[in-house]
Amino acid sequence: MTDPSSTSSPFPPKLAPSMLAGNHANLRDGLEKILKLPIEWLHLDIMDGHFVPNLSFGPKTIDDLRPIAPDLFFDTHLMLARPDLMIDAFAKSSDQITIHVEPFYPIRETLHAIRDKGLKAGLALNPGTPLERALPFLEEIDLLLLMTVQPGFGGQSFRTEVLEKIQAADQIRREKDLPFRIEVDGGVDAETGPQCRQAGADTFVCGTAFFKADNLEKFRQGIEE
Ligand SMILES: O=C(CO)[C@@H](O)[C@H](O)COP(=O)(O)O
Repeated sequence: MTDPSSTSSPFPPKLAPSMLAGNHANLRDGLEKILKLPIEWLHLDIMDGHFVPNLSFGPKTIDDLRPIAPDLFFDTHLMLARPDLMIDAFAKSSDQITIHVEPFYPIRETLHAIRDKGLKAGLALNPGTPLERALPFLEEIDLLLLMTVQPGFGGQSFRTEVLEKIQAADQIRREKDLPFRIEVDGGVDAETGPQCRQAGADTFVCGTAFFKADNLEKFRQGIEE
């Protein structure tokens, strides 16, 4: 059993349910389940069919969800080959926008563009991308997203090898005293979430496990408390 008090993150843990795992013909229903609980974050996965081999939803969907949940922190994850071209479109209804380090585009300028709009900026790494790729940007981000599955689809198995990367990121965060959250995303559930927390993560995206849970409040407590 993991001892949550041993985590070294300076941030309180946050569960970020992923709308990707909700019923896309009735996203309001999924959102209302979340709104019944003391949950503060909502994760919104945006896919372009290029950077990842799948499509999800676009800015209008997020704009339409916003009035239903005006107080939730909208954590928008852009899995796009050219996220720099879509910041304006997603800024209106997001509180944070996370972009990937892997595609070729002006990463630093895009992080600045996100912050210039008054939003928090995140940077994401695929499971196989070394942490070193993020190092030049750590002073310019509010969140480091370490994917624990290959992005594109919900319902995949958690990749335990990413735990070492979480520990390494947490160590760098402490050594440099940098105030970025460490978020994990993919296959996160009641068992793997505490393992990530033990490694130093503080922000937990849960799609499949959240929406499948028999008791959502118990699930939330298992991740956040
Ligand atoms: O970004 C992604 C998938 O690319 C994730 O946010 C998934 O939606 C996580 O889903 P589960 O693994 O929890 O089902």
